[in-house]
Amino acid sequence: MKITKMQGLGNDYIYVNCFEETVKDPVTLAQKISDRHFGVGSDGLVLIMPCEEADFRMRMFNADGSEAEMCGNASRCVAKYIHDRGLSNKEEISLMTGAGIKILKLNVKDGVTESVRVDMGEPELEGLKIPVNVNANPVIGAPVEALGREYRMTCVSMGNPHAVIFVDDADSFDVHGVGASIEVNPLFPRKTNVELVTVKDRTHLRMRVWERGSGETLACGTGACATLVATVLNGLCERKAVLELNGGPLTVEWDAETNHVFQEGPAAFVFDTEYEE
Ligand SMILES: N[C@@H](CCC[C@H](N)C(=O)O)C(=O)O
Repeated sequence: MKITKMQGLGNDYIYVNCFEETVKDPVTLAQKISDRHFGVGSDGLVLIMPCEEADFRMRMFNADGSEAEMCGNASRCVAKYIHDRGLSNKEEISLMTGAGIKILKLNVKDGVTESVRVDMGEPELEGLKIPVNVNANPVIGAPVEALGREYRMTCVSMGNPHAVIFVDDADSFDVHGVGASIEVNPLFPRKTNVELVTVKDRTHLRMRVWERGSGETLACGTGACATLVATVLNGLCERKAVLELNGGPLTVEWDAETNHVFQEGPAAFVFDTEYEE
């Protein structure tokens, strides 16, 4: 099977062009291929597929094989893949995801994709729809327990669930212990992604992420969007800010007029290869 590794801010996935390849069991393939010792090594698997309702369809699977509704970094990489492989010459592409249709806008200079801007749609703030078992809208400062301590979380769905926790120093925080514990907290019927965030100033946020199904990654696009929304809801930042992720900066904006969240950042090829299942 022909496969391509790509990364967006170090959030790396294996991409399969399903116009040419057939993936019978994406759950097992995601688990095997993502393994950094026995497989290729990635945060998961992304399938680029035909679609009737939009230009293309994306399905994404975390490293543990669980399917996620949406992936912000992968959506930028899919845009670059489609453009660079000539699957479409549109500079604005509609992409069907498990969280509905997203619009990808390529910023191409001299034939090179410099960045991709994604309209991530409206955030979901109603607790039971995120879903988190907290009957509030929005869910701000809700208590959650991890490793014998109580934390306060703001919950946001960008199609997938996120619990955002403000901490004094995200860099020294126990993301692995606390993240892994909150991911599977029974408050979250579909588990959750966890963002640990330090507000640097009103336009700069430091964020580390524990991703549902993949563990700590270098970046999470939906997580960055959820974090910006959560930080605005807490009155701690402007509606546009730079999120400093382990893998680099991502600009996120929550537009007051449309209520849509936009993220803009890089997408890069790593390599093409062939994989024997
Ligand atoms: N890294 C992604 C999110 C991938 C899915 C997530 N782990 C989930 O299960 O919801 C991003 O860039 O958004």
